[in-house]
Amino acid sequence: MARGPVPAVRAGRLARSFGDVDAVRGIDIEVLPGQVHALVGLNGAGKSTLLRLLVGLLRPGSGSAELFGVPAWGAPADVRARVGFVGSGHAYGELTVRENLRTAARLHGSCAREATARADALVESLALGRWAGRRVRTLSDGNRRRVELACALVHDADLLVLDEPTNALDPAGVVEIRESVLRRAAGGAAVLVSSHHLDEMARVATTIDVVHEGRVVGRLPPDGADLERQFFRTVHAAAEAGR
Ligand SMILES: Nc1ncnc2c1ncn2[C@@H]1O[C@H](COP(=O)(O)OP(=O)(O)OP(=O)(O)O)[C@@H](O)[C@H]1O
Repeated sequence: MARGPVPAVRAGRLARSFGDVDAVRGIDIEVLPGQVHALVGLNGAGKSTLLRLLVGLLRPGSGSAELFGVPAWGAPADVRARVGFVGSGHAYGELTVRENLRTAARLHGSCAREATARADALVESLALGRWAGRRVRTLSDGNRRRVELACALVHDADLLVLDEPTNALDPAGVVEIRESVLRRAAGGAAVLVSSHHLDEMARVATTIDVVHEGRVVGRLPPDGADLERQFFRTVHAAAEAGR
């Protein structure tokens, strides 16, 4: 029997609680190479928890979370090296922008010369030139976000997992990230992204899932009109059904 490509990321009935808070309550998800899969939902819906489970930063309470076919929790270094993750606060504040980028590239296997070249290219494409020699802790929120994104993009990851990547970015930054995501996906990377920006997700995503109270409760058509109305209709229907 012919087998399809191995999903970059897959969850099966994945669940995780914190005390009496059921943050993720049985989610199935699969992202293949070349797909851009978006998660949208209200504050506290469970998006960040799901992403952290999927990249192996949190242990599942039950169900499965896999990266490239192996369990995400405790995944070997060579599997983790294929993932670029942006959560919150992943850059080193005491290092400069350029040092952060070089370090990220080195940690993902680049030699010194290649790491410098990759860092220079990202400084250019994310318009970080003015800040390249500054310590990251001295940057504005938006520029710190750019550095975190650049660190995730510096090593040609096969899977990008981006938690609200455009938060704090100016309109130019939003466009730069959109173009980077589309370029990486066209090159075969899988992308899983959470966001509150429905229109932005419609521009980049192949699939948009709505997360509500720890579950995937619906899917929005990426090319559909009036996404906001469809989003709220989906969330309200889920809330009614859960009463
Ligand atoms: N470490 C933790 N300890 C206790 N509760 C947590 C923890 N992390 C998340 N939660 C809870 O789990 C639920 C889901 O939170 P999560 O951060 O995953 O939501 P989110 O959809 O990413 O929200 P937002 O859009 O506001 O970032 C929330 O009720 C949150 O308070």
